[in-house]
Amino acid sequence: MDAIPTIDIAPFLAGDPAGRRAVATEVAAACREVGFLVIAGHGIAAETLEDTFRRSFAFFDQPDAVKARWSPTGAARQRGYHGVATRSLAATLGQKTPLDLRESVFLGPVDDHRAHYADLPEAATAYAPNILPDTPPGTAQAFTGIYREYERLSLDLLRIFAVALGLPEQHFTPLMGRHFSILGVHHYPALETPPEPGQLRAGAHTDFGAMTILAMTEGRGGLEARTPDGRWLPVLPEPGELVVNLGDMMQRWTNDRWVSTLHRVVVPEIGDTGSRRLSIGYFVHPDFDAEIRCLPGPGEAPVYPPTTAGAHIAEKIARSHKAA
Ligand SMILES: O=C(O)CCC(=O)C(=O)O
Ligand SMILES: [Fe+2]
Repeated sequence: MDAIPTIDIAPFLAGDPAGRRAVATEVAAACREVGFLVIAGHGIAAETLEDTFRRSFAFFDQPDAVKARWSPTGAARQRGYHGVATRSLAATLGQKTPLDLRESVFLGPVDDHRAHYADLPEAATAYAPNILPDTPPGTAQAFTGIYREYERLSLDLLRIFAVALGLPEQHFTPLMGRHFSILGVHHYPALETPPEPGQLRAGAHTDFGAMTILAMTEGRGGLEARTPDGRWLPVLPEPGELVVNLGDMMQRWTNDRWVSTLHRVVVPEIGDTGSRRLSIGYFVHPDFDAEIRCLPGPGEAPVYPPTTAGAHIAEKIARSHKAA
């Protein structure tokens, strides 16, 4: 693996049979070998991404006291605003590292599924109400708008994944009606003072869910993915393109046929004013009670027992707390 492949998925979305086969074949190879791909032709307008970046910068440019108004107070942590150096992604893998040099806003599902899961107390934080920042005005709309765009794209990508795995195209679709996917809007400010030893913008980690969709601006000090032979490869989408990477849930689901790859966001030079950066990620988590049963390849035995999307994510979060 020497580069992250770029795949235009438009021929699949257009429905032409030869195009569909070609896209599914390329996606299958990338998911097996790299676990990371860059996609074009995904149907989210470049102007929409640009507008969301502009509004995100405007949100993070506000004084800390204003942003702190949108901090979570309840049990659900993946909601609202979190300041710079308050969390560590590497802690999710048991690493004791300094806190990540980024600030974030998290959104959960825009649709309200609380009534459906009323009898399942362990689902409560997954479906907790959102904290939608609305300073400057229009921020909430921009964040829910991009959530909806990603939501549509994630369903399209799961159809491509199903075909790539040799399954019926709609295999994953019925498991997504009450998904609890998380949007993370992350701002990586330029560095003014030296980081602590080992401190990164985002420590090395794998993502938890089925897949992650990422939009990013072009600041220096960016995303890197680790190759099987231990090198760190920069992930550099062109403007308008998106990055897609697999999470641990998809590796488990595919019986380890597809890989959830370690990645990190490195620190730029101190004082490099061109290093301010945004990324907007969407972490795909199917319905809380969706069964995640291994899909072994021909002749393979299942490596893991069946679980549910909710139990899988809860276990990952519990492990990250044990490590912290
Ligand atoms: O900012 C990025 O490019 C990636 C961030 C990331 O890997 C994450 O939030 O899980
Ligand atoms: Fe990640």
